[in-house]
Amino acid sequence: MKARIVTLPGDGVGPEVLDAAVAVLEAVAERSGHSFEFESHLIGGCAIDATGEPLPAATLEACKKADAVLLGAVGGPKWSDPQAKVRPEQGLLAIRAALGVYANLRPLQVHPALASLSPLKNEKLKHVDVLFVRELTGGAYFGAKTRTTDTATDECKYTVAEVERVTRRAFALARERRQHVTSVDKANVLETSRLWRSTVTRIATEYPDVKLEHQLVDSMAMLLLTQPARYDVIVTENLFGDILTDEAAALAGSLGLLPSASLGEGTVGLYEPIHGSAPDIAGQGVANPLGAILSAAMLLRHSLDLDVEATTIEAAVSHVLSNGPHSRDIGGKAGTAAIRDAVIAALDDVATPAFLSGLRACG
Ligand SMILES: NC(=O)C1=CN([C@@H]2O[C@H](COP(=O)(O)OP(=O)(O)OC[C@H]3O[C@@H](n4cnc5c(N)ncnc54)[C@H](O)[C@@H]3O)[C@@H](O)[C@H]2O)C=CC1
Ligand SMILES: CC(C)CC(=O)C(=O)O
Ligand SMILES: [Mg+2]
Repeated sequence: MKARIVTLPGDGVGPEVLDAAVAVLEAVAERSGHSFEFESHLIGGCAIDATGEPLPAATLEACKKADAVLLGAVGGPKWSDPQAKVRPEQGLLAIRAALGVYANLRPLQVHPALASLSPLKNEKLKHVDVLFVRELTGGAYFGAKTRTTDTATDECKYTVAEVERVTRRAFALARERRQHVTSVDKANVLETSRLWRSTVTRIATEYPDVKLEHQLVDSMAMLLLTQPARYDVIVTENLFGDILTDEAAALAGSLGLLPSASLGEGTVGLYEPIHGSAPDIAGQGVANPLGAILSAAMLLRHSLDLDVEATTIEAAVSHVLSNGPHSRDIGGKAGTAAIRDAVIAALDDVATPAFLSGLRACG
């Protein structure tokens, strides 16, 4: 298979973790006989510095033509002046909107080797396997903003159609898992949440084999840490999903471990680790690249239909977590490049005949 992948390294640790993810994809291509062509473009703060725009037209055009897009992270103190007219994060929001990727899939599992890092240290951790489906192109991040000297507003708006499509995506995914959806809202206070809840309840009737429960977001934040194994698919709006998934990362052991896939309907998929540009560790070569590498695995699965190759990367990551080396955020001493190299070496340890069959066919 030949595929064109646009990479958007962005700012801070973005380029560091993305280099590692690209190296792993190149190693997969070498071993499985596929051909991945990479084209790097600007987004975020580095794009503002170079062009004045957080999402230059050339970047958007390249993304639209690609088979998939792999992104690092954007933002940082250099571009965080409260008076700034353009911000790196606007580039990220704009690419998500332009690609129409309304469903952000953020899987959470807890690797047994990292269980001691989790705030929840008991048997229940073994069974944690949650898929967050975060609505990604609506809500407060995209509403109108106003600002006077002493007042500011952020409009939070959802349409029924926006809630319907992400709900259907969540239920379809739950059907392939443990047939359970938890919809998270704040319907006791917010009108958008009341629309969310009634829409989810109606769409659920299309999936009688999937059980639906509703949970208010504040208590959900507590239950996630006390009973995470109870949950299968959690569907929620943009802001709540952003916050709950960073919280969920604490169960896994580090924000640097979690990947994501942002998907629309027949549009180009966008893949990125859930963390930000981590300015506190940027430039030191110590960022954990596993979230980015696992995002590359999701790219292979969801955009290129290469499930065997995706599973092989995931197995290689699991092998590294079991055997080391570990990066600093999870209690080790290894830098980004050492983790990258260990994952690439582990590809050979976990490779199956199915994975290598592409190579045999070509060779
Ligand atoms: N998708 C994106 O591009 C996102 C960008 N941001 C931006 O990133 C900047 C920093 O935001 P923060 O709130 O500090 O969140 P952050 O996710 O960048 O960092 C939070 C903490 O997690 C650590 N961390 C994050 N990724 C890591 C990795 N791969 N390996 C090891 N440790 C890691 C950081 O060192 C920091 O201590 C801001 O400008 C923010 O707007 C934030 C979230 C998402
Ligand atoms: C930087 C923001 C636009 C969003 C964010 O934190 C995220 O998508 O995880
Ligand atoms: Mg976030």
